[in-house]
Amino acid sequence: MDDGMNDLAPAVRSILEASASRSGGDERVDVDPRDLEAAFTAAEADGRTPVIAEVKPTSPTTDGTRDDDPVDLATEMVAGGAAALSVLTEPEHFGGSTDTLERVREAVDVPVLRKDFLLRETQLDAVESDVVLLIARFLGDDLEPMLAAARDRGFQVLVEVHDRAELDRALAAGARFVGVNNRDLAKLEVDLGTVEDVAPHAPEDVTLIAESGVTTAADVRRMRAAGADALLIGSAIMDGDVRSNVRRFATVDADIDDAAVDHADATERQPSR
Ligand SMILES: O=C(O)c1ccccc1NCC(=O)[C@H](O)[C@H](O)COP(=O)(O)O
Repeated sequence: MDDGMNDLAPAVRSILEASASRSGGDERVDVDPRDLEAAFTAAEADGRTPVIAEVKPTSPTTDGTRDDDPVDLATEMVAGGAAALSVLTEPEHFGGSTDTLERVREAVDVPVLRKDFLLRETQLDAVESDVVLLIARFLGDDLEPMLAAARDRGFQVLVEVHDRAELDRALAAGARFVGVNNRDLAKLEVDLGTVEDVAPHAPEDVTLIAESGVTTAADVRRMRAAGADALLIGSAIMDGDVRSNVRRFATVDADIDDAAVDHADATERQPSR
């Protein structure tokens, strides 16, 4: 972990302490991944906004726990039009497990992201998934070797950032999928302006995913107009009927063209370097 850990919200410190003490897998995994970019392209071709729907039973900022079978939730999310799924594997604070991820991945045919707070290479071996999340803030100088270690195992990697400096580190490490998290992990406050601030600095050839805090169709349009290629949505999908919630978010694209034109000057992504 890097030195900026002192300003973190207590819940996030607790998540990281738990992760630091969690063991990894016994054997190195070798993943044959489902193509995340192709899943986004297929969704777009089908007129759907690319949505990564998150199976998130609970979290430090959620009241209560959703006890439905995660496999049922996952299949409903795909039926609603999710291009991909995210499954929490963090057990203590999010009610996730590697077993849940395995069962979900077996039950669906879309790419599945492993959502966790990985700090060490062996933790990559705890379970196979199509994509793993690496959080730039928590990995510090270990980001680049962790990204290489994940790719060596066959994973696609989503590198999560929250500001311009982290974006630059992610790009320097070679990230091709970048998630801009609207949730500030120091204060656990959500501000959709984060994607609007960071996205214009991402090269066009990077696939940009807006993470956290999306609750309405207007939020989806706002994130798309800011330059997000896809959205990762958890709480707002888990609250109620997950199939219709995903459908609501995945079918707003028909209306975004006007908004995109309005915001084009302010949000133009950079040509590839
Ligand atoms: O969601 C939380 O409460 C949380 C607390 C502390 C660290 C991370 C947290 N969330 C991780 C995530 O990245 C979100 O689950 C994901 O982006 C979806 O966010 P949302 O749509 O706002 O549920």
